[in-house]
Amino acid sequence: MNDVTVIKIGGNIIDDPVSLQKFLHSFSKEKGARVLIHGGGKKASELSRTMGVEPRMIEGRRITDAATLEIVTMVYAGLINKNIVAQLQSLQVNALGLTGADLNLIKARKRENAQVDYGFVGDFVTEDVNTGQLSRLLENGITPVFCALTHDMHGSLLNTNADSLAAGIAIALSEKFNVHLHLCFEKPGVLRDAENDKSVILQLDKNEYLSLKSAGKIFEGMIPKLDNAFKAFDKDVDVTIRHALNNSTGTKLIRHE
Ligand SMILES: Nc1ncnc2c1ncn2[C@@H]1O[C@H](COP(=O)(O)OP(=O)(O)O)[C@@H](O)[C@H]1O
Ligand SMILES: CC(=O)N[C@@H](CCC(=O)OP(=O)(O)O)C(=O)O
Repeated sequence: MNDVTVIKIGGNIIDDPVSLQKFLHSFSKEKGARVLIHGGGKKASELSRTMGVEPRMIEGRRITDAATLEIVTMVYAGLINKNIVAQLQSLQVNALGLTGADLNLIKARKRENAQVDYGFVGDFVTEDVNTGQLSRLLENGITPVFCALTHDMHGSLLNTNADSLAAGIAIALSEKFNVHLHLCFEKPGVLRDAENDKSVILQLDKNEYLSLKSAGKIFEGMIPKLDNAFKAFDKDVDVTIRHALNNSTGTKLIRHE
């Protein structure tokens, strides 16, 4: 079985042009087939405010009304995605910028939640990923670059959290490939003390995650990130959570001994 590396980068790296360029340079040197998924929530919130639409987040998920969907489409599928693709092309990576609507690669369903109306936010399952098309792109030496948008097959784009998208793509590809998922951000990994960059947990199992979470040591965006990470790990994806600019260390998910 061939290897595929699925890498996700978050908003803090995307927002810093020097870090982004360094990350893309090291991404261009990775061997073998790769898929890049990018977020951009920070930039979307900034633009939203300048357009007079106050961003609303619940448990790390953006409430996406019609105006917000327009903004995230401009920011994720346009500004960020096309700039990343252009930079990768300059590094001789044959990148193709995508939403889930392109080639019907990822269809999703609008999230139904009795308590909260998330608006145009989509969730998907493994069968919703067009693994055949995605594999063909990889087999043709193309590097897919996904932004955090899926579609509902009725003509609407849906906003999908980038960590969920990365884990979902990794799980779908794991049926055909040996998949390595790297969730990259601006810290060196999952930290025992979020204020201390030297406290990286090199190996994390589910029990330790749950106890650090109940002790309040893991919080905010790290909770949905790790929930997604363990979902992929449970499907035999090799998962690392690491700094975007350091691919030699980070937190590896492991099974409980
Ligand atoms: N134990 C922890 N270790 C590292 N980061 C943590 C931890 N607990 C909470 N965090 C927070 O989670 C954030 C990462 O989640 P998020 O902002 O959603 O990432 P992304 O940049 O990928 O969007 C970190 O910037 C940090 O503030
Ligand atoms: C539904 C939902 O919350 N979608 C996310 C998608 C972008 C994202 O995940 O960006 P980061 O990885 O940079 O946080 C949002 O709009 O913020």
